[in-house]
Amino acid sequence: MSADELAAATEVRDERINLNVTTSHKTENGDITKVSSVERAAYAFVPQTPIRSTDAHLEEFSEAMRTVAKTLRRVAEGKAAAQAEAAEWKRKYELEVASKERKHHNVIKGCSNFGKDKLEQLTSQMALETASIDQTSCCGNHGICSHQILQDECPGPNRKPDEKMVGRKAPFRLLWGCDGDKNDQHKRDFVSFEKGDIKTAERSNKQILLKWESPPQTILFVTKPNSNSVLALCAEMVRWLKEHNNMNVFVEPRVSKELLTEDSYFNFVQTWNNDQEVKALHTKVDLIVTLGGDGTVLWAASLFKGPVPPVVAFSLGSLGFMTPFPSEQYRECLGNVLKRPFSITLRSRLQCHVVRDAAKDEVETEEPIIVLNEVTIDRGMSSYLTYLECYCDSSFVTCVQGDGLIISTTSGSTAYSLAAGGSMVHPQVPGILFTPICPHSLSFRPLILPEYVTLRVQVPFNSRGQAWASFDGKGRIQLGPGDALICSISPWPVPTACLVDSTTDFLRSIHEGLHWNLRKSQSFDGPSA
Ligand SMILES: NC(=O)c1ccc[n+]([C@@H]2O[C@H](COP(=O)([O-])OP(=O)(O)OC[C@H]3O[C@@H](n4cnc5c(N)ncnc54)[C@H](O)[C@@H]3O)[C@@H](O)[C@H]2O)c1
Ligand SMILES: Nc1ncnc2c1ncn2[C@@H]1O[C@H](COP(=O)(O)OP(=O)(O)OP(=O)(O)O)[C@@H](O)[C@H]1O
Repeated sequence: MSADELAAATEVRDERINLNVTTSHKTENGDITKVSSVERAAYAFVPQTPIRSTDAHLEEFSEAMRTVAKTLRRVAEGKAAAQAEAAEWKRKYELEVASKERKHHNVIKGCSNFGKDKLEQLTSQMALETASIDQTSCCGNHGICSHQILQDECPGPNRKPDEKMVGRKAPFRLLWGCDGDKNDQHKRDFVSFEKGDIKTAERSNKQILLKWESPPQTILFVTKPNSNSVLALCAEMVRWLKEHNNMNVFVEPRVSKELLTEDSYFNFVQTWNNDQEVKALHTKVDLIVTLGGDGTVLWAASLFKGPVPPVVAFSLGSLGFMTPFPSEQYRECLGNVLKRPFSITLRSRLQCHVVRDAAKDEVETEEPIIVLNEVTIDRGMSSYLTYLECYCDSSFVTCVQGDGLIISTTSGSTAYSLAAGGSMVHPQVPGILFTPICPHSLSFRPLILPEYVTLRVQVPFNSRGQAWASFDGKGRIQLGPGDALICSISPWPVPTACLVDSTTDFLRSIHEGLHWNLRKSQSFDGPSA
């Protein structure tokens, strides 16, 4: 076939395609007859194949249209789901705002019984309090905000002025401990932009000090179980705090029973009966005292999913990395903490959510699981390697093939992560440790990621075995293929009181507790001749 004949045939075929498309609507018009003759002429030139391929082309086209329709349907469904989710978040937000407004209104209403003067006084006091948490007048004045939730409840009309109020908390301020007023380095921005040049602020000692603004009144004791010496010390300390400082004391239900069995004197000691009361503890307790080892500090922290009162940890365990206070000197130590400003370490925690494959992207529990040390994802009883896909925000990090993975806080860096080869990190360094457990790879080094990222560890569908997550060494949860664990830093750190300051305590612990880099010094026999 010549080039001209082929062009003519193609033209005829193209026309036929157009007609084929329209014929179903215009079967009776004159054009069809006219085109049929053209078709007849065309059949003389064009072999059957191109026409068949035209049909194939149409099939392809309609297949493509079906795909487009399917995609559009999916997009519409996704949009509807996103709108529903946005509406739900908006509803939650509005409920939150409404509840805050209601609370504010109730405070003013509750106090209106005192008359107009009292109300005005309260309103101006609230204005003052709001001003005091303003960045410039509170934080800017060398402090970290701590006021808002610490205000006393409005006294009821029948309450005697000196009567102890349940739920009253002692307000405190957190101050940078960098030479106090003499030094204003802490006031500067971390990064400045002077004459177009980026400059980081000079670093100085940013030890945080806690200063009570009125004396603390309520102490919670958390004690290591099954130890007579711990129980005896707890009883002695409770007695001392009541008799010398007239403190309110909370203990765990188990300890309350044990103290009452010992002596009915301990009738004044308070405890809780259900989870709701545990949740409200942070509104009543000024200070937590732990008696035990690191496990007891972890246990105390686990009672507080939200804000945590300052923790004073007395050492009654064997290692005591996070328990700097010597229990034999409890009078002196507690006397100082109750009356004077003291250094604290703000220990960040991780909040973890389990997302089941079956539940799509819904988290398993609304409340996160909070850890002070680490969350571990390991192979549990399985004899297969764990196979875990890890993402940091939306970036792929790596696949872990080995015994598992530890996602640790900096406080936990000296615990399990250390045993798996992770670095020891000062607890005030903002970061998240990513430490593999026995990776089957020669090149898998531990990582330290910034504290603002969200990590997602997923068991892929082609994983041979299950994985198990455990939280501060407790509460194992099974993760099947498609399930994921999501971790980020919790907004609620654990403020632990320091014996000296954050750095001195940390170094003392790695020296005395872990015997870090202990080696006999080389002998020196004098300079060689
Ligand atoms: N191979 C290991 O080293 C290993 C294995 C499992 C669990 N752990 C750790 O045990 C912790 C639970 O502690 P526990 O007391 O309930 O269990 P536990 O009684 O088994 O004690 C574990 C040991 O870890 C020490 N420890 C705990 N937290 C520490 C920290 N932040 N820094 C330094 N040492 C610390 C404790 O003093 C104790 O000696 C877990 O969070 C995990 O970090 C370690
Ligand atoms: N108040 C508590 N209620 C229940 N369990 C607790 C409580 N305090 C501690 N535990 C648990 O008791 C165990 C031992 O506690 P802890 O680690 O404090 O003592 P230790 O083992 O003697 O000290 P160290 O960890 O320094 O060796 C831990 O597993 C911890 O989780």
